[in-house]
Amino acid sequence: MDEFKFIDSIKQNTYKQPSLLKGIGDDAAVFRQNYQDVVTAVDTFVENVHFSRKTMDPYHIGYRVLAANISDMAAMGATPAYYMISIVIPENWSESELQQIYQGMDRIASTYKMDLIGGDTVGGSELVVSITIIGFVDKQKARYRSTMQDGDVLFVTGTLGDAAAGLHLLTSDKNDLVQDNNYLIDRHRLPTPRVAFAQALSTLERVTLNDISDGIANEASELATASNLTVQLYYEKLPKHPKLKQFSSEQQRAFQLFGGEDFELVGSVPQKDWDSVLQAAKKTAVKISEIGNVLYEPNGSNNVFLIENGKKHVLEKGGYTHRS
Ligand SMILES: Nc1ncnc2c1ncn2[C@@H]1O[C@H](COP(=O)(O)OP(=O)(O)O)[C@@H](O)[C@H]1O
Ligand SMILES: Cc1ncc(C[n+]2csc(CCOP(=O)(O)OP(=O)(O)O)c2C)c(N)n1
Ligand SMILES: [Mg+2]
Ligand SMILES: [Mg+2]
Ligand SMILES: [Mg+2]
Repeated sequence: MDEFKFIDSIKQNTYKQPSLLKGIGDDAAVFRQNYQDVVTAVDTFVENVHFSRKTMDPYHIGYRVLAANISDMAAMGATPAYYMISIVIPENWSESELQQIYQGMDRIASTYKMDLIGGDTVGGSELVVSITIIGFVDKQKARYRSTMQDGDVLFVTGTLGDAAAGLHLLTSDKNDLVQDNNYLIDRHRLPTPRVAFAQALSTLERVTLNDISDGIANEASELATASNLTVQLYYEKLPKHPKLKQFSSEQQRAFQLFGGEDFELVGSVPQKDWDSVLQAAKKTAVKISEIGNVLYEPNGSNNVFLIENGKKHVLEKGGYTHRS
């Protein structure tokens, strides 16, 4: 199938978003926006960096790359609406494998009523999928990393370390363990972005949010730096799924602090709004945990401290760094 037939095969027949004027089929897409702010991000997925054929089926690749982008919309408090795909296709990927990638994306796009409105197709030596996502948020309601304040409650959704544990199992040679751990594997392959929870916070005046793609140590550091404040985390308060307890305590610690790819949300609110956060979590059936607090320290700004066994120390960023 040539490039043009391929594009035709992945083109939607109908669109769901009412603001779309032109989708696939011209030089660019057009949508009309009157009252809300437009929120956009791009995330790229590269074979043997973000996935390998051993860790993901083509369906999972599509699902997860779009999930990662939707998670950035959740972290902004936005509602995802459109996406554009740029794909580099190597010779050795079959037609059916490519269709499965698109089926994975289509699955999660349908959940959020998102439309595919364009992209680009080229040949190359490694599979690369890059997605540009576009969403909307009510004016004054985008959630920035820079808005934390002294005295805020620090919270996180879901449980931490699951996706890293799943990846660890998928890259080990213990096939029997993989079968016993569908939960952890699915957390790696089919993550759930916390869009509904972030939207349920929309009535609150001030909420700071960041999504966990690179591990809580790194994401908390991004929040501390952007807000020019200190973040204090309690190790014992980090939410842990029972399935994580099969690993050594060192492994659990590494997965939870530095693992990443859980696509949970970490954030902060003023103490007075903590009850509303609990209610939003309940309403959207999301687990929520208070894991620390935000403070102003004249000499400790931009730092993350971890309190572990009653002892406080600076938490290094850790996480995954490209091109160090
Ligand atoms: N190559 C690049 N060119 C321009 N902006 C970039 C580039 N890479 C990252 N950014 C920007 O830097 C910021 C942080 O990016 P990143 O760490 O990838 O965020 P996230 O973890 O939420 O995906 C974002 O505003 C992103 O748009
Ligand atoms: C085969 C394989 N090896 C390693 C990883 C782990 N990994 C790759 S990238 C990454 C961090 C997140 O990726 P990045 O591109 O930094 O996402 P962003 O922060 O931009 O959302 C992690 C933990 C993986 N998912 N798959
Ligand atoms: Mg990114
Ligand atoms: Mg992000
Ligand atoms: Mg990153």
